Amino acid sequence: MTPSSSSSGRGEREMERSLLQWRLLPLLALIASFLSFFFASRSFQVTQGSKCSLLPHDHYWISSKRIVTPDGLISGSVEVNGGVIVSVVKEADWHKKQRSRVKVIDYGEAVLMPGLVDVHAHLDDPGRSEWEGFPSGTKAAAAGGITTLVDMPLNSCPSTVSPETLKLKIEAAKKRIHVDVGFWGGLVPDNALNSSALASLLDAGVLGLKSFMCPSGINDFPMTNITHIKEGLSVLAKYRRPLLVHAEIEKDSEIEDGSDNDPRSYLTYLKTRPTSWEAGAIRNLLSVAENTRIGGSAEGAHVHIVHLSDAGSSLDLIKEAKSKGDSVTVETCPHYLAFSAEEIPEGDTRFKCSPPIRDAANREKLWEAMMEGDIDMLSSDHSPTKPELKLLSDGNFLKAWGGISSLQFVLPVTWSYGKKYRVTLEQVASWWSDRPSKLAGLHSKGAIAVGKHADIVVWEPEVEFDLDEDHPIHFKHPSISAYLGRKLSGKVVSTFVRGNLVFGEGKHASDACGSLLLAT
Ligand SMILES: NC(=O)NC(NC(N)=O)C(=O)[O-]
Ligand SMILES: [Zn+2]
Ligand SMILES: [Zn+2]
Repeated sequence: MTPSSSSSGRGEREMERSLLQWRLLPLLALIASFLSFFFASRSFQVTQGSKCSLLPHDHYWISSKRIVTPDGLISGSVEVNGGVIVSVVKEADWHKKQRSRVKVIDYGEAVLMPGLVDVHAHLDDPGRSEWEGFPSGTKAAAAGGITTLVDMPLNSCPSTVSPETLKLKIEAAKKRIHVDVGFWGGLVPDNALNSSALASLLDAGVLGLKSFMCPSGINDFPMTNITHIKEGLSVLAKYRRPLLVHAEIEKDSEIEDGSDNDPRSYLTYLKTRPTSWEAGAIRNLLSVAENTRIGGSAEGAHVHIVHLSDAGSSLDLIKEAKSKGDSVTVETCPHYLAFSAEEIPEGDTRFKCSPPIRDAANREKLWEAMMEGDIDMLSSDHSPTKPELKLLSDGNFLKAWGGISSLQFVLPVTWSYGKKYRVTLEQVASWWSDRPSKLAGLHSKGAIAVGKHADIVVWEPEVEFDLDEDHPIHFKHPSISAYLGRKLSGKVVSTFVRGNLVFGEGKHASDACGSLLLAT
């Protein structure tokens, strides 16, 4: 019996064990499903197959010891989810629980700043893409920490002056932009006195209008007079959008006929566009800008003076208009802050632009105005052309095409030349992100703050580099850039556009996934 009983005992034990296994099965399944959920949630919401970003995550934290926020510089972390900033936390308040589930990218001492918003760039596409084009221009922007760019209505062909021509821009930009891009429309004699034509251009989505008070050099972009501008402002008032103005007005040249001024000397060119051209245009412009005051006939419209060069009477006029309550702002560009007329080499037409770069004393006053807050913001005025038109071998300043190529370098240039004046990171963010985003009505841009687009530049202000032939430059014609050969400080490490890492470690994401920014 014993053996049989023992055999039956063994059978019972086996039965018990298998019953136990069956009973354990649901528990095991529960544990298995818990584990798989845990690991899935730790897989950082991987964005499958996206080529828009060098980072395979949609939800992540970025940490740094130096984050520029509207409340000042903090050490902490920024949480990005679905392209938007969902939290900004100081280091001391950043709990383990918050970071356990998602990827953390720690940038250490590198600075996290809102991406730059460049409200003045000519990408020349469609029609003159041999000058620049959306792909190369926006790649250069991304490599330079610019996350939003507003394209000028001229130098492309045709100019952006109607809903139809805006449509051509939109078509040319689609799937070819590496950062977000909006458009200014042109205020030209053809549409300026026709309020329904202007309304249809604004309805089509331009962020505002741009006009010239002197010849633009582009045939289908003629200059406007003060009546055109006044009428334009009354339409813009209804849309609460700005008018950007190239403020120079042709007056008698200071070069007398028959004088033997050398066209290869920059000073000769300077004399052809004296400060009185800028001051004259600004005085004229401000005579109608006063309508933008509260209670004025163009209340709601705004006048923005582009690329101010003259820090003398032109700036005084602007300050006075502001003090009276006119809705007026002004930008200058890095080249006016970096260069001076005295140092421009003979025949070096890379430095030709309008208005011209003035003397070192004027540059000093421009910096003063930046530091005092009298100049509101910066823009690149990246205005390239094909090298042939710069007439580099001839060096004739009077005949060469005007415009400076700078798009990729504006951040290090601002920082490098601003050091002497003790420019702060907060000022750089104000000049390059906060103020320009407000000008363009892009309220989801311009700050590292909850609810804003995750448009972020990570950069190392202390890192120096030589802008020589070995430096990778992404805009189309590096040879015409006046910055070549300079030593700069401030290296862009990473650029995020709506949470996509579009540029990092010297590489771009393979797909161009920038968004078009159309006003509604
Ligand atoms: N047609 C242009 O691109 N003009 C530009 N040229 C410069 N700035 O030299 C400008 O913004 O005025
Ligand atoms: Zn201009
Ligand atoms: Zn321009």
